Amino acid sequence: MVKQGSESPPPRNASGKVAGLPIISITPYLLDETSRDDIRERRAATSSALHRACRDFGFFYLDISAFADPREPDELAKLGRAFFSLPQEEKDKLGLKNEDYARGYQRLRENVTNGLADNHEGIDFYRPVKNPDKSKPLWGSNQWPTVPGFRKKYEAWTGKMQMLGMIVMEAMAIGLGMSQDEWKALSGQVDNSFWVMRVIGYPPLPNDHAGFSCGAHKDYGCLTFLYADPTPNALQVFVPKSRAGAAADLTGLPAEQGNEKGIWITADPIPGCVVCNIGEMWEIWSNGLYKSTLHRVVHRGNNYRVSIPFFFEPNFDAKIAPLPAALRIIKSEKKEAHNKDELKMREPVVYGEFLKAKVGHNFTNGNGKYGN
Ligand SMILES: O=C(O)CCC(=O)C(=O)O
Ligand SMILES: [Fe+2]
Repeated sequence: MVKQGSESPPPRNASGKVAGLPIISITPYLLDETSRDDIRERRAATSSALHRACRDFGFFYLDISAFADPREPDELAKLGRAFFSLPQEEKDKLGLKNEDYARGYQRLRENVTNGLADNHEGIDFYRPVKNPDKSKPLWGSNQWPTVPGFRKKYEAWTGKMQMLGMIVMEAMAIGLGMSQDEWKALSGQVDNSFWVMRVIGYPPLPNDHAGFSCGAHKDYGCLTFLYADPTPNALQVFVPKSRAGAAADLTGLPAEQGNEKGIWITADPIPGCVVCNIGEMWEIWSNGLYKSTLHRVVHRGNNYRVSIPFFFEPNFDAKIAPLPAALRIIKSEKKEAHNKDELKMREPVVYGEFLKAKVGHNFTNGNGKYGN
């Protein structure tokens, strides 16, 4: 079921199905505060929809059609495709080992998730640092392809996505009931975001491949804004049975055989929207109220799929700890509870330290890029 204004037909994804995840428009936060009489109500509606979606799914579509011209990410996908279609030795010139083992190109199946090779290739860029030093983890320089226009267009996108990150964070702060002072403190943890941008290329997944196009994982950080080309049936989001309820169209989807019973729902692209999900830092800030959700990619179509996730992350040195606003909600909902465990505080982390530990596993035989 789609939470939309009743006047418009429900948006459809690339397979023509009505989308299963909520669709939330960020437009009210882009308009000038004095532009309309109902701006406060519209902003409040966006914020409460974000709050609901982060509690129920940890995933939603963010309608950014008033913020970015869809031709812009289309162009990025084209440039990404041009890079991936270069001869292997050209791409290998941007290999991770040239730099800090985080910034650069990764060959097909170089990434591992949960011990299995991912059937994709990719190139990662991080926030540029002052005084790069490639002998320090994450402190090297980005390696830009020489495909004409690539760097300029992608740098413009990183600027835009950082702005979007701050706007969505403010809307979420309001959804959590934060005071102005509380929002100010939180914004100081993300205003120098140590962002990551990936460009990923997915050839079709062979039937006999022991692994996925991208194995099941949670994102590390704060907010992911995913643009993907129109390929249907690739990205899947895990919804535990208990939460799937009546909120999603689950017909015909396979049951997941895991510890937690649930289903994988397909999150096909919707024009004008990015798929947005929250990472593990939001789980700590919200003390578990918001869910960072497992997702994976299974691309069995015939085409070469390109996706471009932008990870809006906290500042490198931000200390992430449960937010008083989230604790207020948890306490007010649990005031009848006698079980103090339900109020157990999440351990704080320094984002940069947490990230280093994650990236350290990426390309070894350990847990891999998205492992724990
Ligand atoms: O390609 C996709 O659709 C998702 C990629 C993803 O989840 C990631 O890179 O973290
Ligand atoms: Fe992800």
